[in-house]
Amino acid sequence: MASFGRRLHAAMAARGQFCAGIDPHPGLLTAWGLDDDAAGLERFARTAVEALGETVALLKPQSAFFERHGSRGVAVLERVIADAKAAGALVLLDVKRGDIGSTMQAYADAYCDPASPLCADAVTVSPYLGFESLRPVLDTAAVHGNGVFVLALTSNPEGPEVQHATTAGGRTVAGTMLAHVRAANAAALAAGDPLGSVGVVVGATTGATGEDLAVGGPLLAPGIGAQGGTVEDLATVFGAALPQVVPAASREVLGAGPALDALRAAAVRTIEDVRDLLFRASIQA
Ligand SMILES: O=c1ccn([C@@H]2O[C@H](COP(=O)(O)O)[C@@H](O)[C@H]2O)c(=O)[nH]1
Repeated sequence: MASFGRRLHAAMAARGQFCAGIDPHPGLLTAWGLDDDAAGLERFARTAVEALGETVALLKPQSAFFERHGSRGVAVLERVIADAKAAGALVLLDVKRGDIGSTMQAYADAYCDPASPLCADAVTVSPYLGFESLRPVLDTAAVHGNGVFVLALTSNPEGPEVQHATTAGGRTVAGTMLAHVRAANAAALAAGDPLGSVGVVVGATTGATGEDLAVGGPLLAPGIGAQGGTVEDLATVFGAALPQVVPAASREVLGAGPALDALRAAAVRTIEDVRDLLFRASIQA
């Protein structure tokens, strides 16, 4: 299996730079005329995959909205992962796990080992128990050609309290995580991969970060739409790193449903806006 970085690079070239989130909020289920139960969840999530799976580079189911329906919800999540892969999208499971290293191995077995029905193409993790606590996930993902996205500068307004803090080494906490990710991608880039398999999460809402975002891997940028971020904001946040950015939106796209063509059109609009931004940035450079 080619590395996640290689596969994502090819998917972004073929389908554009966009990640559609699958976040079955109770309010969205209601808006789609569905009940807030496991059957409604299944209908919602499978409709989203049918509408978007053949169009977007990356689909990002948010695990929490499946877990809130208990074991039946997790079974739906397993089905979503399988169906999204079959439709040709890469799947990023948004679970933001972070724990001591020995427990991280169990999370790695769950999310990064193809023997598990919850194995996606990539998974989100939180490094705030220390970057090296993520080692089991990083190593297991690498063995199986999977990817990992590490939280760096999140899109929520509470993030800076932790992420902008200065460490004893003089870097910010976020800058420290970015440096770890840069180091984690160095060997893959030296071996000729166009993109490393370890990405970071940097919100589209953060404004200019003052950090070096050239980490060699993909930059997931949630916060477009419902959280107030725009495609135009990406130029300010990412600057020269724009070609590595995968903007993400969930409610902004899902709110257009449940009609398949309306969901697809909402995603395609963002993909085209991002393509236009990249074109304008390339001629200014
Ligand atoms: O910094 C972060 C990291 C992850 N997220 C997740 O992305 C989606 C955003 O949903 P919207 O409806 O587009 O606001 C959601 O699953 C978050 O958990 C994030 O928003 N910010």
